[in-house]
Amino acid sequence: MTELPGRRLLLVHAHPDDESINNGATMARYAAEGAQVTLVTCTLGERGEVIPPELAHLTGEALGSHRRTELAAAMDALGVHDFRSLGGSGRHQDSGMMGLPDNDDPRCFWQADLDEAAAELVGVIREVRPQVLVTYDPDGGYGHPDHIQAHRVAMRAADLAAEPDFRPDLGTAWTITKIYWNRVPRSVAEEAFARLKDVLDELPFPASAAVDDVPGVVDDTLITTEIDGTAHAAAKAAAMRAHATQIEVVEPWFALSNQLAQPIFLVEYYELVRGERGERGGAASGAPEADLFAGISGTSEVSA
Ligand SMILES: CC(=O)N[C@H]1[C@@H](O[C@@H]2[C@H](O)[C@H](O)[C@@H](O)[C@H](O)[C@H]2O)O[C@H](CO)[C@@H](O)[C@@H]1O
Ligand SMILES: [Zn+2]
Repeated sequence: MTELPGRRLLLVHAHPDDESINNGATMARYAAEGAQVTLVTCTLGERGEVIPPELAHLTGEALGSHRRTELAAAMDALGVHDFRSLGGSGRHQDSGMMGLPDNDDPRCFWQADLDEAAAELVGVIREVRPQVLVTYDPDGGYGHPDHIQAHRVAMRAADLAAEPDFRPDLGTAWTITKIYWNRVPRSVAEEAFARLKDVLDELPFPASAAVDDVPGVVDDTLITTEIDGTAHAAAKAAAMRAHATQIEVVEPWFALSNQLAQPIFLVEYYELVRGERGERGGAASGAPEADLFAGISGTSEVSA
């Protein structure tokens, strides 16, 4: 077996753009530190709206193909070299927003069989052997069917990958040590939107989003981990800009096709939902972790 990098991080997302919005600074930081960063994206975003008028003709599989090129450019900006489509490119299609007839398309991710889709991810988990998995909370951050399904598939695959009797043809069983959900502490979101309010009339966006429009906003007490990606601000902004069909960036703000301004977070927040916290300043400190690999033996940066 070839020598694997000491630290291996797996992220599971629904569409091209989610990874940069939610975890761009984290991905850039760990890639820069020499960790292996693997992204699995579950759809190609074939049902997305398109911002630039000159690209408005792109729909369906043509849009999906274009968004895959946007994803490749975003990964280049973040220094991430391992990025994959769940089950292969185009295997699961974008399901559209919750409640739309699109959700009933048999080709869409929302209609995928959970265990079949999870088995596709088990193969990646047993190959990459990540110590850390990052995905969405059960609501997918904001209730989009592909986000909800990405959560379900990621959590199910983490369980199945650890079972030696499950599909040995997919590789040797592997247990992921720590699992995190993407979160934003409410106090941080409120403070950022207060700053946005002061400058909104200087921005090209007609209105501001609301705090609760931000996926994964929760009470501060649920936050276990803060990853400071301030040093990677330019990389995150470049990655978000690469998703030009979906995102407009006017640093340190951005807007999706709904034209509602929202903040770019350079400290990215997480809730540890499986595994033990590695405490910064010792167990008594109660301070949030500052490293997703904290407390995992053999993964300190020095040993990477
Ligand atoms: C960030 C994200 O998950 N984007 C999804 C989402 O796109 C939104 C959707 O088109 C909505 O109608 C717009 O108002 C909003 O501005 C968009 O961000 O859903 C798309 C369709 O499933 C998906 O392709 C896109 O990646
Ligand atoms: Zn998405």
